Amino acid sequence: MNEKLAFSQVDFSYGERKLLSSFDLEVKKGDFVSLIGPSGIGKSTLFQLAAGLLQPQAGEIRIDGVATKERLGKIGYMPQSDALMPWRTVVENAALPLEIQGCSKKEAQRRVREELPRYGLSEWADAYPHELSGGMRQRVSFLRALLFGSDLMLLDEPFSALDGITRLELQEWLLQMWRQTGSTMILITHDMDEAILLANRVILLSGAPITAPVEREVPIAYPRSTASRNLPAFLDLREEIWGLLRQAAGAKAQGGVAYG
Ligand SMILES: Nc1ncnc2c1ncn2[C@@H]1O[C@H](COP(=O)(O)OP(=O)(O)OP(=O)(O)O)[C@@H](O)[C@H]1O
Repeated sequence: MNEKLAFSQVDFSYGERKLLSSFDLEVKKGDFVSLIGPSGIGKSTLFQLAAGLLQPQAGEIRIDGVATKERLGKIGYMPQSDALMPWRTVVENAALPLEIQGCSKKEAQRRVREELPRYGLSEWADAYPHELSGGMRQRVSFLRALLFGSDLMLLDEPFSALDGITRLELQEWLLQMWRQTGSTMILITHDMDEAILLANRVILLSGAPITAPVEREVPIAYPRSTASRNLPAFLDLREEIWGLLRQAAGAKAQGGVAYG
């Protein structure tokens, strides 16, 4: 069984507004998948469904092959904002999932302190979120999400609020974390280069409601770095995906839906 997360024939609506119709998606163990699609199409809703914060009206969502409504504890969910608690230090914020899982406060904090060097945060263990840079806050948020459910990470535009250089640094850092942890990662991003650079598979969402997503494998070997963006295979794929997005935008303007 190689399946980590699957949506099978899922329908989901907010009231009259149908976002997903007979929607299928399969993410394999160890995949790094990027989800891209127009604003408002339902990407964050997909994550909330995967995390069990919402339930579908039809179809099933499986984790490790099991359809269950109790998905929250099985997933590390990193929302768009870092959502750190301002009154808790770095260690206290990151230790929260371990405490929720029943670890004593002392033990939880000891385990977090052990992790901090990998995150470049050793010297900031007792700092409060307002004392950190945006990139540091995102790393704390990532560590906290990883401690909630390290096998499957849902990252909702984690770097969108960061400056360009920090963003590039964190992209390379995230690739290293992915390789070290072996986690399955799903990333929502509006940044096409980021989507391709990080993922082994890019999934394009279109339509209202979304039905069949279009997928493209990224034919570039790991390890990758920001320099991988200059490879011909990268540029070709980016061009192809742009074409598909333009096509979908055109179809939407004419009341239809399609990727090639
Ligand atoms: N709780 C809610 N009740 C009703 N409608 C909602 C709710 N949450 C989101 N929506 C609507 O559902 C649609 C999809 O929202 P969602 O946030 O999933 O989109 P998205 O693709 O992640 O957007 P973006 O890229 O802008 O973050 C939007 O039109 C939004 O207004």
